[in-house]
Amino acid sequence: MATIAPTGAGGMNAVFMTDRMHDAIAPRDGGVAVHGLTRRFGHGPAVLDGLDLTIAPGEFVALLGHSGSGKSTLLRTLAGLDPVHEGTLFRPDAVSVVFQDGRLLPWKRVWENVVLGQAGADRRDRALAVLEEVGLGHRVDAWPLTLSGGEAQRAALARALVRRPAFLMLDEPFAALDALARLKMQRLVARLWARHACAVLLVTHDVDEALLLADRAIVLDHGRIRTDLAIPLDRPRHHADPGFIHLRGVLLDALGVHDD
Ligand SMILES: Nc1ncnc2c1ncn2[C@@H]1O[C@H](COP(=O)(O)OP(=O)(O)OP(=O)(O)O)[C@@H](O)[C@H]1O
Repeated sequence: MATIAPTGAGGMNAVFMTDRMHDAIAPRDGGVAVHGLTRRFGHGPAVLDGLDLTIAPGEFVALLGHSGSGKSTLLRTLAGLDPVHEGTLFRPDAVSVVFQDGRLLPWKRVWENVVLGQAGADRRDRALAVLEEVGLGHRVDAWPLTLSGGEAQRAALARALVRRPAFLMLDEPFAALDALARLKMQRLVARLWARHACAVLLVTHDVDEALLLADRAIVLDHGRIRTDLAIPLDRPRHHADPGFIHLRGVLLDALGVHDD
């Protein structure tokens, strides 16, 4: 039985605690800690099965796994969009999520989407600043339906960043983009992460994307962590580096993908 209880200190919340909660598993400010997280839908099998995971403040973690392995369920739970039934979850108060489709409101201009739900006379200025940062300074007053797929994802990133998240979750944000737009977005995310110093959890099906961006790659399998792989490569990274090629092989093996 999970209960809700804030820990108070430094803006960290024990979002959900069980009676078995220990202070020792609470991360420092800006980090994430999950312990024994289990999620079922109805009477079905566990989609998340006693999952343990920590993400350090400022760490970039890629989350991989086959379709149905529980990636989106984990992300929704970390975002507070899906209830915790069993287990404990610590995360910062300031979290933002970017979904695959961006989810902009078509009846609001781009800048209004970015600061949706935010108060203050400087709302537009704040939107302008972050839209500049993601390379959308020229589309501030545009309507979302006139944006390209890449531009819409930049706007969604801007909306996430304007909230100054300590923890940013990205659910396959580049999946629907063409190869060039995808490459540009990957570079943008790498730059933004370096500048904002937030922890990032990136759900992706793309092994190379994980290796280009992340400090660690986690492979989920039937709601459990099958592989937790450090990626100790210098940045910027290159597909042709021997270390990159080696880790690609390790990750593909973990995903059960083999050369024929
Ligand atoms: N609201 C729900 N009701 C019932 N079952 C659900 C619900 N949400 C997810 N599931 C089931 O949980 C399992 C994990 O789904 P989830 O979307 O987390 O997987 P995923 O790894 O993100 O997959 P994909 O890579 O295809 O997005 C699937 O079997 C899915 O059918």
